[in-house]
Amino acid sequence: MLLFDQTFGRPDVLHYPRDVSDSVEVLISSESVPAYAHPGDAGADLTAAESVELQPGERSTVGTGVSIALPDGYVAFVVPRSGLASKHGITVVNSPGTVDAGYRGEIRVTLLNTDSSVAYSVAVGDRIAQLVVMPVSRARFIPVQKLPGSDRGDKGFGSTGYSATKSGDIA
Ligand SMILES: O=c1ccn([C@H]2C[C@H](O)[C@@H](COP(=O)(O)OP(=O)(O)OP(=O)(O)O)O2)c(=O)[nH]1
Repeated sequence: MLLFDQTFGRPDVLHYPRDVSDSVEVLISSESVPAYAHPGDAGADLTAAESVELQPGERSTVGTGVSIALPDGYVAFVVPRSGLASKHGITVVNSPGTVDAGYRGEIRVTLLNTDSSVAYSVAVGDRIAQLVVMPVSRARFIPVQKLPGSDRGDKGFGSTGYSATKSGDIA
């Protein structure tokens, strides 16, 4: 079996996922460019282009002022920021929001305040979500009469249980 470091850089071997340091050029039309906070970060922060007050349990779609043109074969996912989620209960309703390569409109973020009692204010320029750009495959769906067997088969939705020590039990 070939190890990752033995094949890395060989043009005849496709590595997926690619190393996060592999960069891809994305055309952007925006006042502010999403920034990666640290080297190696997967997500570039998206900021709010408008202010909004989210009451407890309320959602709102917030503009970022950012429009991009991804190369074909790429997708960008709009995902929540962990700090906003854990400190304030702010999440992205449709996470991950999917930005298609052909989309040229403004990227908008549908935020939800999951806190049951505290409102959350978003000001212009606040970092509200992050954008993860990834290569993506398109499937060629091939209809068959019967799917090949597998170890999991049709078992899903908690079929392996929840406790690490009681694998197989349905908790
Ligand atoms: O969080 C998101 C998700 C999507 N989009 C943009 C980019 C995407 O390409 C477009 C359509 O998104 P999606 O395909 O998820 O929406 P849909 O409800 O399926 O609409 P459509 O019928 O236009 O595909 O909206 C955003 O700005 N933010």
